[in-house]
Amino acid sequence: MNIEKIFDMQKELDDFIMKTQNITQDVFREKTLALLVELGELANETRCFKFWSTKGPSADAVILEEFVDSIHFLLSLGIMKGFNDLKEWPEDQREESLTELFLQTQQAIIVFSNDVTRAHYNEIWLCYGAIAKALNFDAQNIMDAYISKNEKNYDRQRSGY
Ligand SMILES: O=c1ccn([C@H]2C[C@H](O)[C@@H](COP(=O)(O)O)O2)c(=O)[nH]1
Repeated sequence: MNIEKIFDMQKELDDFIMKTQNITQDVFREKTLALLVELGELANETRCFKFWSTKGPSADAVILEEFVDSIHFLLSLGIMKGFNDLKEWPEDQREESLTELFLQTQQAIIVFSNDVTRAHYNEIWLCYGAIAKALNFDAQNIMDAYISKNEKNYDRQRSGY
């Protein structure tokens, strides 16, 4: 997976959104909250924590789209801080349940928001690597879904989202 390519695509999309929406202020905190929200939406589609329900997870395509929404904001946060030198999709050997992985990821985002360092940023990537593995998404699935959602995000901006 060419992570450099999606960092570049994200930078272009972010610039386009800032211009289209006339945003001049720093939106780092907003994007941090957006990432937490997207993580929750992803967890919700997997339904991994819904012990009170017999209904299964959403279709893989729905879960993958939520996954790459998170990836958009994760890339974007890295770009804002110059932490955009990740080269490979992060492989992580963690074997915890999805529920534990979501809790760890939420924690990693909060730690990063309180102390914006490259190490804390990379830890979030490792968490998403572990979630991808638990969901059986490989680097190519993620790349394809990212590109498709990136295009959709341009269309939404152009049609007055
Ligand atoms: O500066 C931004 C703002 C939004 N998005 C993208 C990421 C997600 O794919 C999508 C989230 O939009 P909602 O569906 O949550 O409105 O927007 C960006 O890439 N950069």
